[in-house]
Amino acid sequence: MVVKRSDDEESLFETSKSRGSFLHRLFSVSLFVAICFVYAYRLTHIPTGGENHGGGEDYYYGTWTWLGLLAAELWFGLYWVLTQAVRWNLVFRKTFKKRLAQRYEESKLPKVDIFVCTADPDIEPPIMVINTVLSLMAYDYPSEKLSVYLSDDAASDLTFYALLEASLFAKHWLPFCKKFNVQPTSPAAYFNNILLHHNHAKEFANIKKLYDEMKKRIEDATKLGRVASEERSKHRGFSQWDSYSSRRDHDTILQIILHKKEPHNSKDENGNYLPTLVYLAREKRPQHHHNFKAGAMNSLLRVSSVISNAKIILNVDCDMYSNSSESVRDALCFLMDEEKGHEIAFVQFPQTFENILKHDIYSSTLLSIVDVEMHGADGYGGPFYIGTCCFHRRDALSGMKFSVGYKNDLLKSERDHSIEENLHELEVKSKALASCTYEENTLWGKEMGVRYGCLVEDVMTGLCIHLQGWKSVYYSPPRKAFYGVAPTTLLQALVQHKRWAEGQVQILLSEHCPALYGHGRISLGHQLGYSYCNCWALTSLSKLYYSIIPSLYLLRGIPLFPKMSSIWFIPFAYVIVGESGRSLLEFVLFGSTIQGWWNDLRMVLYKGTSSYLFALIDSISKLFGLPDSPFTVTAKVMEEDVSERYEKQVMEFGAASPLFTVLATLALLNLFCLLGILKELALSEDWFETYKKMSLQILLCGFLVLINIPIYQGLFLRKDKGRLPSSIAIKSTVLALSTCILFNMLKD
Ligand SMILES: O=c1ccn([C@@H]2O[C@H](COP(=O)(O)OP(=O)(O)O[C@H]3O[C@H](CO)[C@@H](O)[C@H](O)[C@H]3O)[C@@H](O)[C@H]2O)c(=O)[nH]1
Ligand SMILES: [Mn+2]
Repeated sequence: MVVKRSDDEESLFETSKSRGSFLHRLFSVSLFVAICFVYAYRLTHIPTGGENHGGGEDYYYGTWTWLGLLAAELWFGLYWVLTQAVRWNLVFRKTFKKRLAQRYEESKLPKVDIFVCTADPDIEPPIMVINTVLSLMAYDYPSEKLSVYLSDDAASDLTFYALLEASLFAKHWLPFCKKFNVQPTSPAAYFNNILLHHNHAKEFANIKKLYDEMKKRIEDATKLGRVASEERSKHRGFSQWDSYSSRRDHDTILQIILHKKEPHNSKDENGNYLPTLVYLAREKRPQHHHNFKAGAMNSLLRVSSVISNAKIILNVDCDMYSNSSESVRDALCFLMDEEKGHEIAFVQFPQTFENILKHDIYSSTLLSIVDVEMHGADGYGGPFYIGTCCFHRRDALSGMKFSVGYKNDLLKSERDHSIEENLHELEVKSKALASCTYEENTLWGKEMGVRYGCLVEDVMTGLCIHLQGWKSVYYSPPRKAFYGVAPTTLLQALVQHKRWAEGQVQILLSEHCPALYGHGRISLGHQLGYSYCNCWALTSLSKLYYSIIPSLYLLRGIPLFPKMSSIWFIPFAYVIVGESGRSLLEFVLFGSTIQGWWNDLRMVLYKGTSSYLFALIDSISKLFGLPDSPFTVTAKVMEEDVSERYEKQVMEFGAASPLFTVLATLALLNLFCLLGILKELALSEDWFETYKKMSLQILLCGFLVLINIPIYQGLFLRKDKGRLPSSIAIKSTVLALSTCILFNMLKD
């Protein structure tokens, strides 16, 4: 489906366009025409008290309802145009790592600093974190050019302990990976997939034993909630916890665990240097806002500039282990390309998840974004930065503007800042850079580093980089580059989407709003692409309107859509069938299933009517001075019974969240309305006439009932802990029933 655009013998990468684009564009245009007919119908049929609308009182309600529908449809249409804009010009990339190897000696390759962020040992278990760290340390890349930094926003000695253990295990693991070309290089993932390796059974058994022992020590400590004093006495680093009072109140804790300057300690079992390894918990004080992950990233930027100062930075979340040891070289193919490399600020890899089941019940794959829209953004100047799985050019991330004369100096070896100092001096010097007060009266978080004040600090930062003239690249390699952990309960998924949508509104309202201020700085397509994400939360109102009003009007027998026999029926039908068909095709083409598509539809509805609604409410209350929403970290572990239900692809509710109250109320309301109209049809003499008059409305209501089946089950049929709590069942039944009754009473 992909057609080549340019094949330059010299280039380190190649870009091609999607071949299906002509058909897709044709289809988009036809759908757009149909949408215009829908508007025409709304405008020419505004109820004036005629036959269909009963006259009198209903006339008044009818007009407003009608205009409400028009408004919802106008908004849907506009938003749809944005979704098509990001599908207009898909671009795919390919790298030539052989050419890279032919052109540059290993010793010439640039250094790479790797930032891993963690924030809570309870929901981001240390053993998972160090598996990520080990996977990154084992990249197929000269070890002495790699430095891995772990930022721990919980300042947990458990995580620190796990990292110490990992540094010892690395001495065996890295040589093992190199010798046997191990993939993936995360030990947990590797041992999970391979039971016994016959070619090197003995070595395999040895290394697995070492890993299992380490794992047990770490998990025992984690269960216990503290590190045994015997272990503490083995490393001077633990003394830094002496002054620690709480997660939110402690000194900077910084430990260079592996470094060339301590040669006896920093080599693997074969005597080769290991990557530099650093633990950092930046200083935190209650009176200083820590800016969540963005704050952590900026501390890492400064600390690393003193210790290793690589010009390329890879940033990953603590759950995203490396699944392909070639990613660094892939990224270099873009960043070092002689012709275009100098304008590329970052290379974004897709965020993919390991724990996704066949039908992806919470639609965590984010298929449309990952497989389509990011390629679309790439076609306009570059993908958004999504916070993880991303290789940055330090210059750009630090705030430098792009200029035509910018020199790609990745080959020039960096001055080694750390030459003079011994390790201890280096630690002291870098510690000062991670203090709370360091950023006071500086441009950090405003024009330098990751930007503050936004719940999607990553997208905001990427946007600023684009606005400063840089490009970015989206690279989706055949072997997935990273694997992480996706939310495994509905509530987690909805809360995550609320955070994202709210962050996007912050961008919309900020001084960087792409729609308002992007003109002349980024391409029109890029403006539209960013605006599409910025508007997520705003889609909630029209989705709510559409899932309430038409169903309620069914109860009163008032049609809001054209009859089946009318010519106006056609554009409505075309929009519905066309758009569903398009999205179904997209899902199936990119490897999902029909049920996966259906689950995605459900999530689109649930996100739209709950997460986005709350995101909107919170964004508005912030305008009135209410406090900012926090960055709620997504859990990466689950209890056993939750995990069992997840494996069975049963939707997990469990909690009594207001998000669920909204969803359950909507689901019941539609159920009552559907039952109401079915009763009406059964009693009516000419049921088919009634049906034809209101077929679209009945279909819409029926669709909403069908898609909500998991909610009815959760409310009334299930007995397990993951069902909807009875408090929600009561609240939503009362709300839905009284709405129906009140609405019906208005008739008389
Ligand atoms: O105060 C904090 C909060 C979070 N994190 C880390 O940030 C990462 C992402 O947090 P997670 O809860 O997993 O959020 P997600 O919603 O999965 O994150 C996505 O969305 C975020 C906001 O857009 C981006 O920052 C992430 O990189 C991206 O994976 C994790 O490694 C956390 O440990 C911190 O370091 N400090
Ligand atoms: Mn995450």
